[in-house]
Amino acid sequence: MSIDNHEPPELISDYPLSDTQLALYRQDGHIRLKQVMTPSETDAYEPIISEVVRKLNHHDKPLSQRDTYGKAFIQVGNLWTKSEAIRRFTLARRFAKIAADLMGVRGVRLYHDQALFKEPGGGHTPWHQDQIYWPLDTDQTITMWMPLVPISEEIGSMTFASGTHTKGYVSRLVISDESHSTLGQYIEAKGIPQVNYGAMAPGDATFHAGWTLHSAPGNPTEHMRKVMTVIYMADDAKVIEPQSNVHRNALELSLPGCKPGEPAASPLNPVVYRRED
Ligand SMILES: O=C(O)CCC(=O)C(=O)O
Ligand SMILES: [Fe+2]
Repeated sequence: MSIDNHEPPELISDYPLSDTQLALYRQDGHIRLKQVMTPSETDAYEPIISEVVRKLNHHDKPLSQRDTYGKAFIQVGNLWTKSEAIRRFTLARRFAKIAADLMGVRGVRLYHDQALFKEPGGGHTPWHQDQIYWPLDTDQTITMWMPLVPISEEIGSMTFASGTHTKGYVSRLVISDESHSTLGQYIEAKGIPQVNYGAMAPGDATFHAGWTLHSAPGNPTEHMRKVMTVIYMADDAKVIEPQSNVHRNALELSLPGCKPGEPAASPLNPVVYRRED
């Protein structure tokens, strides 16, 4: 299915990272990078992504009738399979090379993309670790989180608990009020440093590792907080035996047809970047 025929710019050019940036990511499990897309590139993609999210938004209840997860965002996944233009974004070499460079791996496959639009009045995103959802045998996973509109200080971007990417499972709780309090208490009790990058410009991005604990504040403004994310894994990642229902769901949705022990390489997981040498 293709929802549109626009041809937004190709995102091929390199975004060079310094040794300091690579070291910071590896130490903390998160980093903020400025202008990963230029203002004109962001201007081209924002309306296209917004339109597809508007068409595919599945929420049919007002905010007040949703649970904490439902209040946190409009969530639409695998947008790249619905639109040729978004395919260009999600499979962009520039983003994938940043992901490979930060993780220090030879190449990366797409795990999936998802839009996370926090509505005006939308709730906070509880503390969680993304990787509890993913039936993968590797720690080399990373999410690019990119606002398509200005994120004011008032809305705020994500808060990361530095260094938690090395800890594996802190808890198996899915995103919920319970995960928020349990993981919040864990972070406080251990005195783990928390970093919030505050206001962000459209086209800036944070990258965080699959195990890094993170949360985000609610949206007290009148404006939709439009964020697009792309999740990558090392190109040699394999699927593990599902350990939970969320693993089973993820296997079906993001790794269709893949069997435990096999490469995580379904048609939904193309190699998006691989070094030549
Ligand atoms: O956008 C948010 O509020 C949370 C996003 C998130 O948890 C993620 O990208 O892993
Ligand atoms: Fe997350």
